[in-house]
Amino acid sequence: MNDRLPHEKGFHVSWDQLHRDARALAWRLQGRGPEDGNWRAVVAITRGGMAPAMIVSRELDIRTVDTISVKSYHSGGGKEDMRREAQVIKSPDAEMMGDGEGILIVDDLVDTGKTLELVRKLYPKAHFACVYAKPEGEKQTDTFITGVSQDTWIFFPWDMALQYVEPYRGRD
Ligand SMILES: O=P(O)(O)OC[C@H]1O[C@H](OP(=O)(O)OP(=O)(O)O)[C@H](O)[C@@H]1O
Ligand SMILES: Nc1nc2[nH]cnc2c(=O)[nH]1
Ligand SMILES: [Mg+2]
Repeated sequence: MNDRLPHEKGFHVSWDQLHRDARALAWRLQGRGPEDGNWRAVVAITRGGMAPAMIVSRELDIRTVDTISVKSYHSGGGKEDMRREAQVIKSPDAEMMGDGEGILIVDDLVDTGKTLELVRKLYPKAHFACVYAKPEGEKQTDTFITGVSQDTWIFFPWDMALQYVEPYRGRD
């Protein structure tokens, strides 16, 4: 949702950039799992974590991939005390997950950290990996690739389209 304004800056991520950054994440995670360096499974936090999780699981040759779906919503009365809450609406396989040991949980980004905070409570021993991280939520991740300032909104390739842009001299 783009309603957590103000976001003074925009960081526009192309497919190519996302692919490079998700590969960098895989590189960083390689050999760091608890069982001889291996991870048991990759779990994507849907929906944004799915593309990065696909790339990470491909690079690390992990065939067991599951998802957890977290829905965020606003609660509270007036605009001032609006709080962002998160709720799990689809869980991964409970037997496979256990307490999260050996599981790599992947998301595209961490912002306030609410999403990861919730998932971490459920799987405290899992490893939490994000491609992008803002300062407020950074402590919720174990590994991330690129830090982005809190007042920046990250635009992902699945939310964008190529479009015509007026030449500089054509604008008023
Ligand atoms: O750190 P937080 O403040 O919790 O924000 C981070 C979460 O917000 C976005 O997902 P969103 O809930 O918008 O859903 P989506 O992945 O389906 O787009 C993003 O993909 C992260 O999962
Ligand atoms: N696309 C996108 N989703 C978010 N959810 C929380 N923060 C962000 C952000 O910066 N970009
Ligand atoms: Mg998400």
